[in-house]
Amino acid sequence: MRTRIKICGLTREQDVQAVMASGADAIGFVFYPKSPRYVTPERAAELIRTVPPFITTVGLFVNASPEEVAATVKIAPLSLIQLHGDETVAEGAAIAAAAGRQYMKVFRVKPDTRPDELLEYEQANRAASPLFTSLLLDTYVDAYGGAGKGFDWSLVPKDLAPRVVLSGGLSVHNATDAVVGVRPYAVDISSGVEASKGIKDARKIADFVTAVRVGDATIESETHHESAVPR
Ligand SMILES: O=C(O)c1ccccc1NCC(=O)[C@H](O)[C@H](O)COP(=O)(O)O
Repeated sequence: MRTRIKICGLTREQDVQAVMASGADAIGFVFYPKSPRYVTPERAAELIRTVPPFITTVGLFVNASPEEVAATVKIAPLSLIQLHGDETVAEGAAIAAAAGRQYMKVFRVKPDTRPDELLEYEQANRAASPLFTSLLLDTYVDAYGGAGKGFDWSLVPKDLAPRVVLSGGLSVHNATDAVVGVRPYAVDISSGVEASKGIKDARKIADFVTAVRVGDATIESETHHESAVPR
């Protein structure tokens, strides 16, 4: 299956166009005021006007209230929300219900995270709301996200991988290995395709997408090879 690709932290029209040209599936807007990639809901709405159909527009929030998220989606027509803070399982469900949107919940992976913690956390979120879609795995850092730091992918359980969005320190250099090694549903990148914080680089975006597709093709050829071997 084709790995879905989200490019996060867009602030400029030309970057939205670069993502569309690359064939990626989703774009993300950061509504966390302390982020260098922060956009207002009004600015996100302007950028979303330039997005063609069938592209997922994602709003990233950190510890925002249900009211703030609901007010944001009234201004910016987001397809999906990403809760990237310390929202509890119940708070995540309440935020999504208030906004009337499906959501992803981040799990910020630490070196001592246990694989079964990830599975349990996914199950708890899934049980809490029909609007929950997937876990997004990022690396734990003191500040919140977009830090370009990776985590130990071997912590991702094999049976969870096809449902997760893998992020944290991805780049053109490790994207193929991430896809082949983890086999996630999707990958998410921000700093790895930037010229500077909040400013994307069209060449890096295109190269990242190509590296993900090389991973997909590798899996495809391995699968064909395995099924062609006589038993
Ligand atoms: O991008 C930010 O500034 C940001 C701020 C607060 C929370 C999360 C943030 N970004 C997260 C992402 O952009 C992605 O979902 C993902 O973690 C990718 O990050 P990166 O390691 O930079 O590729």
